[in-house]
Amino acid sequence: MPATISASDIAPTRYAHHIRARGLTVRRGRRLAVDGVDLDLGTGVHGLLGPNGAGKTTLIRTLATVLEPHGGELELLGSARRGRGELRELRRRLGYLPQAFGHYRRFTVREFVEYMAWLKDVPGRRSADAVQHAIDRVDLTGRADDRMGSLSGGMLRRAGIAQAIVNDPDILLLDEPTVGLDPAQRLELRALLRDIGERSCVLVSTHLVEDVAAACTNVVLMDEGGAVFAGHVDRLRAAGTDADPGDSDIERGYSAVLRRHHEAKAGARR
Ligand SMILES: Nc1ncnc2c1ncn2[C@@H]1O[C@H](COP(=O)(O)OP(=O)(O)OP(=O)(O)O)[C@@H](O)[C@H]1O
Repeated sequence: MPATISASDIAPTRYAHHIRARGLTVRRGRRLAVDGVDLDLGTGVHGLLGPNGAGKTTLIRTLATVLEPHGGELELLGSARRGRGELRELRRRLGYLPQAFGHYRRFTVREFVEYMAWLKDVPGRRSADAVQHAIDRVDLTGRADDRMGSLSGGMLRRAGIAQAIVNDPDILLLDEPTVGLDPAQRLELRALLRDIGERSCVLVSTHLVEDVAAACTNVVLMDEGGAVFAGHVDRLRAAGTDADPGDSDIERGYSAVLRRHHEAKAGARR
């Protein structure tokens, strides 16, 4: 059967970057959890790294349109407008896996992914195929008709990834997707992300630097609400010295960027 080409496949791309931010700030409680972030993220797999409390989840939730920016500019898929109609259109083209996602335990995996496909307006005639494809891609084919409540933690996470990719999103946002996955599934997920990153913008928050080394082309490193590094993985690898803590080039690069950021801040205070 010939592949179906949708209107969006042949529509001209009207933006240089899928995600563009300038001086983005997001308030959580009394603090700015995201504080003046600039981003230009296009097609590819981008790792989002940073210590606890750096602002990764807040940034991802803002890009997922769950949180409102407090200041600065944010363009998603070329649009900065946030009317109800625009938000609905944008959310159709986003995939988002939150750190903790809600689900009905009595839904089967298939019902859960179908429900999310319906929320994202995947056309009814395409929905069954899209759902099956998403379930296959996360290797849950054999558990598709099992209830969500009967899945292990790692399987649940994979069901969460299936719902995030069911609409074939242009921007895919994954908050700690590898938590609870066994080594074989982590390898599968990395391959899946690389595949999706061929034509979409994938942003993956993780504490596992080795996941970034294996799956990502670019890295955004956050600290204290700011993006203290954004660039190719090789640039982060090259940033470290033998004196920086870490078991690999990329871990030493991570430590070095944070160290220099803290030194620069301490210097500025003196
Ligand atoms: N609902 C909230 N109310 C008040 N402060 C919050 C809230 N959510 C997050 N924060 C604060 O915002 C800052 C950034 O938190 P965030 O969860 O975005 O960091 P993170 O980099 O994802 O951390 P982790 O690696 O621990 O998941 C932290 O100081 C946190 O305490």
